[in-house]
Amino acid sequence: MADVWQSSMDHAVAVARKAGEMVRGALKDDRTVMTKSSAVDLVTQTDQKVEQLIIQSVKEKFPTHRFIGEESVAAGESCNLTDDPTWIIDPIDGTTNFVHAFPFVAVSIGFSVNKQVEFGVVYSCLEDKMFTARRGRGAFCNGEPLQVSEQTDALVTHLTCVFRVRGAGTAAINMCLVASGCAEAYYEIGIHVWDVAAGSLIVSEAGGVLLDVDGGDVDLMSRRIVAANNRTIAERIVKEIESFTLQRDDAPLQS
Ligand SMILES: O=P(O)(O)O[C@H]1[C@H](O)[C@@H](O)[C@H](O)[C@@H](O)[C@@H]1O
Ligand SMILES: [Mg+2]
Repeated sequence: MADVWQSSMDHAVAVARKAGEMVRGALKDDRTVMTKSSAVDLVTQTDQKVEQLIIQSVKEKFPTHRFIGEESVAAGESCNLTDDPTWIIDPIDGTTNFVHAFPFVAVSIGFSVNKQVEFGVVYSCLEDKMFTARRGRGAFCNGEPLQVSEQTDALVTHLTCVFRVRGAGTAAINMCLVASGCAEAYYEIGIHVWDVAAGSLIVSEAGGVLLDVDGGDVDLMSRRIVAANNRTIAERIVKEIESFTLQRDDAPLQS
């Protein structure tokens, strides 16, 4: 990656930390659910405030950059990735955790150019862990290099009856667990681009493998992903799970 994106990445780390402070503060006194479109799809005022904080602060510094943010898309903005520099933001990944004070909540910021993720930042707010990756330059947690595990006996961070299962309740942290070598794999159908844009780069830069649930190349707009420490485990998951297709994140808006 050309060094030209370093200042954007530094800004992403700084604003993710600030956003994390806001999330930690709100955990004490502002976890009220505003809308609930399903049992798991919750929105709080804090989701919206944190997204605004991030977008405003990035706009001031990088006025030409574009945004795809979970709450902005929920409010009707389009979710199309162009070749322009684009910040892909999940202000609170793990909103259900946040509402229950279950202590795994992340701010996730991916940054893409020419439809390729150039850097990813996941701040696990309560653990105070800042996960970062730049394309071609490795993945880190609080500055320490990350490496996926060499285990062949898989611990998986999502539902399956074949593997041992753990789940943090946030896609971003689940992926950082794979990148950190604490779990061998994560898969999910139903996530959105803002859940996985940053985490996917963190996994691949830590030496992991990303696949679509049908075994092809991962497509961040397709709402499905397998992330694993190696190809053998990724392909085993592909074989074991029953895949299905959901409406893509970049599907044309219904009029
Ligand atoms: O908390 P969110 O940003 O809504 O993301 C959730 C996602 O909605 C849910 O489908 C997944 O199971 C979680 O892992 C996400 O992180
Ligand atoms: Mg999310």
